[in-house]
Amino acid sequence: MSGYIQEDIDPEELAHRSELASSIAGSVRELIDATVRTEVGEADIAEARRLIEAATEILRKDQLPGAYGIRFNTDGTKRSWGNAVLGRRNPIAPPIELHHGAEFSWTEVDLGAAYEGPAGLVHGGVLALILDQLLGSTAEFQGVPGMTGTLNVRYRSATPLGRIRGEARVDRVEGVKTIVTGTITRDGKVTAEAEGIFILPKWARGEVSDVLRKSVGEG
Ligand SMILES: CCCCCCCCCCCC(=O)SCCNC(=O)CCNC(=O)[C@H](O)C(C)(C)COP(=O)(O)OP(=O)(O)OC[C@H]1O[C@@H](n2cnc3c(N)ncnc32)[C@H](O)[C@@H]1OP(=O)(O)O
Repeated sequence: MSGYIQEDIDPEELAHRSELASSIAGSVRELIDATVRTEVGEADIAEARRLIEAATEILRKDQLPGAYGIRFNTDGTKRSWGNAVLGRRNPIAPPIELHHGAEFSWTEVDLGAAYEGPAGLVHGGVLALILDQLLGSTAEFQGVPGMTGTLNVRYRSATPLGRIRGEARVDRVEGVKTIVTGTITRDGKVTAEAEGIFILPKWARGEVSDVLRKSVGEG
């Protein structure tokens, strides 16, 4: 499967590149929030556009031919820096960091104005996006990875914008299928519940799966 790339980088250099990636993504995330919430007038908008377009031109000086893909170091570490949920190069991604424990995985993240659906509330698709990655990464961390086959989300009550917590655990494994359950809570109250079926696809059931199983994820 293309897009899985072996790319060894010295750990010190990698840490440096990781920091650079996070810093620019953070700046662009700020820009997104500022854009959603700005009330400035036409002249300021024009000036801001000029500066943004100049910044885009600088970044375009040297670009990958396409998406970032998933990159592996020989030590087994893995980089998904373009990932839409946790990619550290990706300002579209909510600023999510996943934590994995023996029993369950979790994340806590602040969802601001850029993630709004109904007025003042988190968009349901954003919650599904976060749950998909959280549940999928939980399966992966437990050594039973797969692509999302089915994701069911039950929105029990509205989720106000602000700090949310996601939690997930592997419920059971049935052959190539891993069933993972999870929740989103806001102020200690469960607002959404999910169950996902993650399936190790045919193309990954041989040698590739050994690499995927051993790899440690990093967004
Ligand atoms: C690589 C690691 C990445 C690791 C990635 C880790 C990060 C995860 C987080 C990101 C998650 C994503 O966004 S993933 C992107 C969104 N998802 C996708 O694009 C998936 C698209 N669909 C597919 O590629 C395929 O349909 C698969 C992989 C889901 C299944 O195809 P397959 O590999 O040919 O499976 P197959 O042998 O036919 O079926 C195996 C078993 O699963 C059941 N089954 C098949 N499809 C489904 C289904 N949609 N929902 C429920 N169950 C299903 C079958 O009945 C069978 O059950 P039985 O007879 O054995 O009982």
